[in-house]
Amino acid sequence: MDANLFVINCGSSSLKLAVFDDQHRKRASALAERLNSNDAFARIAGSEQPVPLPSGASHETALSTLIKVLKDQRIMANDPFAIGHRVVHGGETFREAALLDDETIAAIEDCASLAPLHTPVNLAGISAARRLFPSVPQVAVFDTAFHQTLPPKAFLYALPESYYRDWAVRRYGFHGTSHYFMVQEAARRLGRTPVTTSIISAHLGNGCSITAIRNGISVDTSMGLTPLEGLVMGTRSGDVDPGLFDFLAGKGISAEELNEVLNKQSGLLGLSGQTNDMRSLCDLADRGHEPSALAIEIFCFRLAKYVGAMMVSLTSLDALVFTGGIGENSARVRQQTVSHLQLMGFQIDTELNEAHGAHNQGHVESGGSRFPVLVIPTNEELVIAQESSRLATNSST
Ligand SMILES: Nc1ncnc2c1ncn2[C@@H]1O[C@H](COP(=O)(O)OP(=O)(O)O)[C@@H](O)[C@H]1O
Ligand SMILES: CC(=O)OP(=O)(O)O
Ligand SMILES: [Mg+2]
Repeated sequence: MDANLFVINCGSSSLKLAVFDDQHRKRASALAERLNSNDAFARIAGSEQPVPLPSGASHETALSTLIKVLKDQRIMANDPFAIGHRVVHGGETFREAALLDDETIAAIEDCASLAPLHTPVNLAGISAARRLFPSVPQVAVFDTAFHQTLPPKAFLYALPESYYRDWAVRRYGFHGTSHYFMVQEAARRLGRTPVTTSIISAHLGNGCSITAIRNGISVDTSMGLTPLEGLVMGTRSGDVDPGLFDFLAGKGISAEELNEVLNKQSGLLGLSGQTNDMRSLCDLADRGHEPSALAIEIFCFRLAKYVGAMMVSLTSLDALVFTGGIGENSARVRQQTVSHLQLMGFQIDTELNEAHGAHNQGHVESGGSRFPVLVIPTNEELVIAQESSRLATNSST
């Protein structure tokens, strides 16, 4: 089989690989999950057999292992004509996707401190792929690019204005590739065009963010300077009172330690004391583990508050959309979240929700709901493939 284009999506705890043909049809995909933990595992889509990974496997180990399996199985017989990488933070340097060379890589490294969980794994994926395929053009597609349309009232913090002027301290927003795909796909399902479609898009993976999209354009989003602001996430706190820094400094906790705690030991993991994985958390809650049930409750309550906040930027709403590993798979999270939104007129149909909208084009709202509620599987890889193909083709002409 011709392997035309190869996409690498390094998330904070997962690595997704996809092989596309020149018509942007996905030919194969592979997934590694729970990376850097004791139960790291990988599999090729459509195969029952897991791909063995060593305990604690890193993104780099997962990538080279999966490429070897894809080559051995001749799923990737030929070198791809382009490789697209998801890169989380492009700062203000990258307003759109970019071809990777030493200069762009150095510029991405400059943004690394703003996305400490992500940029190092993104760069690890890039250097491993450049080593494996030195003559193939490689492209970075940024999570931040779609949010470059945020108006100043949404992207500026109420800080001294010199912070923005001198240091580009502002809200950037993330998961832009996924939110962009949501509005394309929601428009298609609703029989509309993206430029006339307004949605609230909730991307709930290990990292979680919500975006208000007005007529196809991002106008507000929950993540900020870094992917730490906003919703409760797997290991990230989301919003906290900035007064916490001074309070904890008084207790001897340094800024560096607190940053580590807020990014890696908080969120669902911190609240439950058990796990950052929503699937495991739901199992624990079902077995009567109260801190896990409370963690899910706090997650859904914060999310519902943000749905309300996103309404402020819209003049009409065509759908509330759930996506990401949790948004696509957890009926419980969707139900608990929407239960807080009754005053705004959102209502969910229990049966459709349990079926994840599978038999209803993703619709899970009930007949009496003021707005559609959709479950749409995200496809960041497809958007990355389209962008990479465009840039690689332009570079060779
Ligand atoms: N069936 C399920 N029920 C509840 N949560 C699920 C289910 N399947 C996956 N998830 C959750 O999705 C999250 C991972 O989402 P994903 O989008 O793959 O992560 P990443 O941000 O690392 O790409 C985890 O919390 C996982 O438990
Ligand atoms: C930006 C971000 O949080 O990404 P992920 O969901 O992959 O962790
Ligand atoms: Mg993700």
